[in-house]
Amino acid sequence: MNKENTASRLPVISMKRALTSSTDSEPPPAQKKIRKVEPEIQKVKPAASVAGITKRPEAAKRVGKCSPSTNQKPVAAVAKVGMGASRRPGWDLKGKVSDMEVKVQTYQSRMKSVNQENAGLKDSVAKAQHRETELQKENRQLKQELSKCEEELAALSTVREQLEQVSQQRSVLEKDLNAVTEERKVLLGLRDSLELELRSVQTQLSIQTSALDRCQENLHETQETVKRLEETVAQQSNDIHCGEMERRRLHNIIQELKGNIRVFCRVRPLLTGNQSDIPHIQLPAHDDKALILAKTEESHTGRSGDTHKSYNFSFDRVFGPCSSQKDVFEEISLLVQSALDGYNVCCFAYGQTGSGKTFTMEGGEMDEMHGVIPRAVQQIFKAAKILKEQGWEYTFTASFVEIYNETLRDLLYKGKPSKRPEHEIRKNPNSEISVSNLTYQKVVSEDEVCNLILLANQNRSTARTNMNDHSSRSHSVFQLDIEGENLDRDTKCKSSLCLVDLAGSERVQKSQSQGDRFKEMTAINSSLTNLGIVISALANKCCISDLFLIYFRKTLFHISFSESLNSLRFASKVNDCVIGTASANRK
Ligand SMILES: Nc1ncnc2c1ncn2[C@@H]1O[C@H](COP(=O)(O)OP(=O)(O)OP(=O)(O)O)[C@@H](O)[C@H]1O
Repeated sequence: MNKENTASRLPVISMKRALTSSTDSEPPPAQKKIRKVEPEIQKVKPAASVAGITKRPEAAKRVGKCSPSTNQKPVAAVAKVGMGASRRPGWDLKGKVSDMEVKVQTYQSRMKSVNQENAGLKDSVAKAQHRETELQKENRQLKQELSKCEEELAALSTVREQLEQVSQQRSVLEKDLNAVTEERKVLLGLRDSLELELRSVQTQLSIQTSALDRCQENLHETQETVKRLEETVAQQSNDIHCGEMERRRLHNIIQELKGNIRVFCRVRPLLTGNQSDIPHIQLPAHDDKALILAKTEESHTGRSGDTHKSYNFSFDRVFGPCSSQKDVFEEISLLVQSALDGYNVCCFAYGQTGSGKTFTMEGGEMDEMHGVIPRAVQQIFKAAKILKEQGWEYTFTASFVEIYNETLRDLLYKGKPSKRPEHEIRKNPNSEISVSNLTYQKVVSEDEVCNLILLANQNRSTARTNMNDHSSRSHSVFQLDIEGENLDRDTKCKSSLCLVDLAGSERVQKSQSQGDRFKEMTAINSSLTNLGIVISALANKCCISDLFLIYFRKTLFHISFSESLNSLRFASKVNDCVIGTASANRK
């Protein structure tokens, strides 16, 4: 089948069919007619067969013309053979046989050549088939290779993409590399400069290290020195403390030697007129402790001349009319220091009304006019600040009370006047005196105390008298309780500074007081008399250290000579009192 099919596809094969059909034993009727045109065919067929071997397409065309499907030309050929056969008479059988034999031989040779050709063609077909097989095989291989190539190509396209990516990456990396290279150059430059710097720093470091070593040595030496100095400071602190305690002790001895009761006399200047026009008082030029009160009395009989009477007084200190607030306080300040050292101190201002007691104790608003109380407060807070450096912590409590008509009044009271409480003087088991319902105000600064003094002044009873427009009709007592503690030394001290502005003493007869004023004056004089008695009693018992400041008034001397004389006598009496040794309130 294959062979036939294969052969049938070739142009040669179609010619073979033509030949095969002509060699059939029983040729179709048409073939009998074709025998007559065989000479023509003989001429044509070899040419066709040659052409069929060498030029198959042309041969195929020609053979196609001779194929049974084309009946036109064989008809023409029959006509020619008929014409040749017609040359032999019908009877010339021999000739016809001879022609037939020739024809057979021709056909045989032709058949032989066709067979050969057929064999050649078969061989060619076989070869072609073989070739085809090979080609098919080769084709398959090529297809396989092609598919492989396609696969490879596909793979290669991926690879190409990857390659492109890699190429892009490469270009990016190249850029990065360039940048890094540039950066590296910069860094290398930087490194070089840093290395230079490092070397210089290392040099400096070595210098600093050696300096540090020296510093450490110095530090060690300094620490040793500091340690020694700290020991010295501790020792000196101890010495200071001992010195402070010794100073207190010696200060107190001095105060005791000066007298536990000390009396100063201050002569008030004339409020008007010539200051030198004070004939009644003589102050010896070189004796600041003496005062002479002189009076010329007319002779009662008229027979003798005027009688000159003089009274000599001597006090711890006499301040003339020109003395300042500062001069007075210089003497008082020693006693204020004693209060800070733990000794109770009391300072009275005694004198007839208008003699300048309030002026001396409180003074005016100007700094230089400040009296004893503000100056004492200032000194105390200043000293407390200095003592703080030595480990002393102080607390201060102020109270301000007045005694009016023998009744106690709280001068620091801030409530309604109608609700003023009553007060009593009490003594606790430790013999400490206190006043019930009294305001005891803790104070931490000088200003606070000054404000309390202002409040007290507003509360203080003042009344008009014909002796002094703003005469204080009561005794006022400012008290500052002082408590000191030195925790490092486990030492405490407690004391009180009492500054008293007594009400003015005066004679009923001279002051012409009446009514309430008379009642006030009686109470005042009574209390002052009692004060003298108390002082005398204390002197006799020899048990307390209080200090008294006595004043008298000179201005109205011409009408109150006897008052001044009384004050000076009272002062002298007090001055003569000797009270036993004071003891500090220490724990
Ligand atoms: N040393 C002085 N220098 C100047 N003026 C003074 C001096 N002493 C007192 N004065 C003035 O004298 C007047 C009376 O003084 P002050 O009020 O202090 O007297 P006082 O003794 O307190 O009177 P009283 O007992 O009536 O209260 C006041 O105007 C006061 O300023």
